Amino acid sequence: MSAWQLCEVTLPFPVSLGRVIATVTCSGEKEVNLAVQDAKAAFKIWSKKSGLERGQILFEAARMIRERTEEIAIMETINNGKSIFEARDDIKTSWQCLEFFAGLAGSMAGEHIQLPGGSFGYTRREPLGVCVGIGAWNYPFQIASWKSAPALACGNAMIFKPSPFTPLSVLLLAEIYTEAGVPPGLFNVVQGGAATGQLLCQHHDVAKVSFTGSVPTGTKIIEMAAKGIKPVTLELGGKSPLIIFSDCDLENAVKGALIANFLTQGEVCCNGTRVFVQKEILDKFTEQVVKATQRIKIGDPLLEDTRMGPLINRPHLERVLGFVKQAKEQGAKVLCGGDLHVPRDPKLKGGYYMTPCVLTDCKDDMTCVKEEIFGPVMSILSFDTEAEVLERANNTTFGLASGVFTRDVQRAHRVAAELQAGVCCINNYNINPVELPFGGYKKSGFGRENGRVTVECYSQLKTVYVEMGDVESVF
Ligand SMILES: NC(=O)C1=CN([C@@H]2O[C@H](COP(=O)(O)OP(=O)(O)OC[C@H]3O[C@@H](n4cnc5c(N)ncnc54)[C@H](O)[C@@H]3O)[C@@H](O)[C@H]2O)C=CC1
Ligand SMILES: NCCCC(=O)O
Repeated sequence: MSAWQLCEVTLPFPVSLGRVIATVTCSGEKEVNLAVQDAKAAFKIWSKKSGLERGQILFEAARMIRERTEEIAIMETINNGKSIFEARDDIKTSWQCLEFFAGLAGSMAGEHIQLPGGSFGYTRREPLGVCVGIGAWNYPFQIASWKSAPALACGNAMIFKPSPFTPLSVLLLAEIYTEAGVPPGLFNVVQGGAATGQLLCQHHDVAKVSFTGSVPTGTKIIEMAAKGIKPVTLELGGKSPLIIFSDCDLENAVKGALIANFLTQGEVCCNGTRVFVQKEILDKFTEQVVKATQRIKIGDPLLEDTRMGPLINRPHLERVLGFVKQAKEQGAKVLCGGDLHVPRDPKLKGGYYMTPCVLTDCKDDMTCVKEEIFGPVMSILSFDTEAEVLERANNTTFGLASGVFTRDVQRAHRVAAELQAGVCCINNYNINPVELPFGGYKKSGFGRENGRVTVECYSQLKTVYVEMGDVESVF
């Protein structure tokens, strides 16, 4: 039995259309202990398998996710409110991640080092044990996949706690792993909020925590992990710069700016929300961005042509609208959107909708430019020179992502090298293929997801020394 099925507290979870879609049970101490106990037992079996054997099961799970894409995407849309169009893409990057790490599983290896006198050493890449994944609500299925695929490929067990706002889709992932052949308890889901998360982080049999969420919660996670000397991966927030030089392909830059701001209702950690535009093209760029933003189809997220659904919940909607209000008070100009949106369709009336917003006349010290809004709000800032924009772009405590649009290839790479961020996209934005590492600099966190390097975040290295001669006595 999965720990999520055991009941201690019952909470209703309203979703973004204002209706309760499910009631799940929060896991308390008893359930967390059970989940850890099951995970430890499963780890014993799983960690003894060869990488190739683990990879075969992960390939099978990837195949099943791919086959069930539509069902999972519908569940994700109901879970989160994002458009079905986007949810399908999230499911795609999820099975791709499983395939990527399934492919790597068989080739995880240490090295052999020759030493004097014929002695030698070698290293073994070993799993950590029971890992915990804690997720945010914006990419529920994808976050669970991006954490569990490398964890399982490396031979670990994982207990995953989704956000209480999006408890559902990860259950399908647990079902699929089980059907694909992982030992019972190897991937277990516990439900709940901060209290359940704390129980997991503080559990003495938990070897690692991988967290996606806000900076304040990330800070608490490190504090708890520090007490147990546990490694952590932190994927936190951002306020990323997107720099648009006057020599860019304008049409691509406009499309890039929209992708950088309005996917998943703007609730994306790596969004390029500070859009720096070189003065020569500011008016033209702004005009085209506003036109394109006004064309975004808001509505029922399950409809094929919808591109923007409701925000996650009422308090978050109010928070985002509050940022727009404050921006106006501080002197920014709203060129479009930023208002509560009530769809005509009566069944959507309770939804937490707002119109996508473009702000101009923004200054670097305004709240909308400094703080993560996590909603569909783009702030446009103008600049003159490369040196100036680099200094302003880097003047933030965050460092998750960045982007640059230019036709000058030398400038593109020079700017990418200078930007203080874990990711830089040249002439596109929010492209995060699973082959490439994803993660932040500065307060946006540390550790990486995806890419080969993530194997290091879910394994530890053992050094073995082999003596081929006699022991030389020093006594
Ligand atoms: N860098 C990245 O990859 C991403 C970062 N984020 C960031 O996440 C934030 C929005 O997501 P939220 O779910 O509101 O973040 P949050 O930090 O409130 O919650 C994230 C998760 O942590 C759990 N949690 C809360 N308090 C906890 C505690 N004391 N101990 C253990 N677990 C605890 C929550 O239940 C949830 O599952 C934004 O700041 C955003 O930038 C979101 C998605 C991706
Ligand atoms: N697919 C984008 C990942 C970024 C995020 O989790 O917010």
